[in-house]
Amino acid sequence: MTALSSETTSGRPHLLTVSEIFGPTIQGEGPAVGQPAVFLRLAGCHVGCDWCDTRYSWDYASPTDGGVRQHGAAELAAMLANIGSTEHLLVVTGGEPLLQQRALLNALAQPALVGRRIHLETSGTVVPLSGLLDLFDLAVVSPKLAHSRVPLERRINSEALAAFGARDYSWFKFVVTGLNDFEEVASIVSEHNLSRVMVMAEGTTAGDVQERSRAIAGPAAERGWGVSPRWHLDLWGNDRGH
Ligand SMILES: Nc1nc2[nH]cc(C(=O)O)c2c(=O)[nH]1
Ligand code: SF4
Ligand SMILES: [Mg+2]
Repeated sequence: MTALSSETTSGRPHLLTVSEIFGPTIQGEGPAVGQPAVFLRLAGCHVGCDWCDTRYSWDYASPTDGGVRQHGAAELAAMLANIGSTEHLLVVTGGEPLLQQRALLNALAQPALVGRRIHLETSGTVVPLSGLLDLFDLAVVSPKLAHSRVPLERRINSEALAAFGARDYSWFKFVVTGLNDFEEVASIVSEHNLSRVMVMAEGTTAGDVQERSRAIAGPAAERGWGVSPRWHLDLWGNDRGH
């Protein structure tokens, strides 16, 4: 496993290690679902969830790894600006994008990206720089539950959750296998005083996600939680690049 990214492992922290750039497509998850978007998927993740759906972004020995590339900030910003228009969200995901947050801040602040609406998808395990948080219009923070089989200290970071919770644009999205996970979600929500919570069914096929979503939607609504689809699975299946 090559879990760490350039910011922590190489002497060239100004470069971003990129898994893939794709779009235009449709945001398939979270509170911005349905919006036109381009995606920047940064490589590297130190969490290592058992059921990770983008293992290729950090496990470079994975059979579906398409190879990672390194780009400077200005070059990357120009590439992103050339995909789509200011009508498209720029969704930064991973892997865990905040492993490269200094280089990311530099790239997102480039003149080529002025005026873009930028959304973040993160595991909430890295304390974010406040200058970086200022650049986002939405953050979807997904703390992992015990079924990820990741030790608690590697999947829950109180300081990071508090920093995101202090921004009104943050949503906390928990991947669940079913109702059996709800008490664990509720205890994290209350311990860290989180609001704007949603749950999303784990699964890599549209059928599995739909079946699980049907089981959790009513009880989630009762608790004041949203339910996220994984709509790109319905539209395009589990292929990379959408
Ligand atoms: N269409 C589409 N929407 C997404 N929302 C979150 C994604 C992710 O992989 O983080 C994702 C993705 O990979 N594709
Ligand atoms: S935190 Fe996200 S990218 Fe990292 S292993 Fe878990 S699901 Fe995969
Ligand atoms: Mg994902």
